Amino acid sequence: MTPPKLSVIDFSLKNLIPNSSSWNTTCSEAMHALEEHGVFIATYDGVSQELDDAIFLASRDVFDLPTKVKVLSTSDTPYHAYSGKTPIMPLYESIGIENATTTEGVEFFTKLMWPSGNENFGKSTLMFSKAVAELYQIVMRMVAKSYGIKEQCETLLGSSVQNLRFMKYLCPEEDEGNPLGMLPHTDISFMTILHDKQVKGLQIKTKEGQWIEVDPLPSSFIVMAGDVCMAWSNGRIHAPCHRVIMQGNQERYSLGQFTFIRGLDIQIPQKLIDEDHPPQFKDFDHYNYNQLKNLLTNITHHPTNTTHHHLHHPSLPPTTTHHYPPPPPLITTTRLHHRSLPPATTTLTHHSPKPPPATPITTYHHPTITTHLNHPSPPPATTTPTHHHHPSLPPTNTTTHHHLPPPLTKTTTHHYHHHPPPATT
Ligand SMILES: O=C(O)CCC(=O)C(=O)O
Ligand SMILES: [Fe+2]
Repeated sequence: MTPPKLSVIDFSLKNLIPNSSSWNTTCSEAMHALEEHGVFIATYDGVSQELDDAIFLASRDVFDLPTKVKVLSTSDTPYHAYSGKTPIMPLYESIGIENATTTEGVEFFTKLMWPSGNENFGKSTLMFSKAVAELYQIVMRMVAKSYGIKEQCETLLGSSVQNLRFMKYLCPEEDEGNPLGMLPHTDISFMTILHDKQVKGLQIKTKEGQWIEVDPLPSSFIVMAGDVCMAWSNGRIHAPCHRVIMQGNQERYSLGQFTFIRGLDIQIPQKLIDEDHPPQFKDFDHYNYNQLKNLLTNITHHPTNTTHHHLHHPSLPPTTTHHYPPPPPLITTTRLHHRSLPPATTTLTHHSPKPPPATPITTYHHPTITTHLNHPSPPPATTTPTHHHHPSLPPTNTTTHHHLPPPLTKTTTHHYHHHPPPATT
């Protein structure tokens, strides 16, 4: 089966006058891509070549700092701190700026890294982050138009916080050669926009389980829905699993702008709920670590994820289960198929504590998360997942990855039911 190509959609600003015919065409292409693949490539001219060069210089500048400086970038928010190389992902390193579209956010980070200042770094990151946020807003206004939920989208936009993350991947050692840059995962963001310095590596998994290699094009920005967007859209928008496999002998620099929703509960718009689309997710707070942990604990396995037509790189473990962010200690290996969930009022029985024998769970912890595993008051694990460290990953029999699950209200150890739809006022 030839894997499909990702849609490349023209987001040149001149074509995007709201409600013009080119805006409408772009809108339907983008929506189709988000619903089918959860991702598309936007060719976007909001970042000039000069700014593009400057932002990758800024990236080099920050990675060239001594580790003892980079580790100063800590965060109270899970998944936001500096992440150095780990045994699981030895090629990968990343560091991020919270609230990167604000002068305060950028200044705070810049001063932390360069107490005596770094004007160029500050200028280019702020400009880049704002330009990428504009692309996010354009996309969200298309989502708004398409679903008829303008007001809800504007509220979301008002509560959107942009975290800009610099990422660097080393080349694998010549002989040892494990090319794994980043484990397969879905993003915990609302939306992610990725941009790389035209070195291949990113791969996206289709709903059918095929891996698509993303060809880096100049001016291309990969717009990808995160788990939280999938939940918010009541499952209409797909959050794709993706990974990074290093090829060739060039280091890879990429940038990810991760949108989080702050100060507003994530709530499915009423328009996206009807008889045929009962609510699959209850309201939750994107920044509430415990709520997120619960969501991740009640893991959903998308039916397509349990089929295994993955084109694995030979040196990758053939079969694994990943969480990004890594889950809290699993209570059980709950297996609920969110697409086929019965209406919200129905009580579901999950298969735990007797999971199907053919799907053993192996959990990896993404490096950005390891710093957060000691987050205060993690719930005690009743069943601890098995953690394996590359390069000694044992083979397992299945490949499964986890999406943000339908936030089901746990009623008893073995029964879940959906939270009722939010009351209309
Ligand atoms: O480097 C990339 O292209 C992808 C990074 C990514 O998926 C992530 O940070 O969540
Ligand atoms: Fe990602």
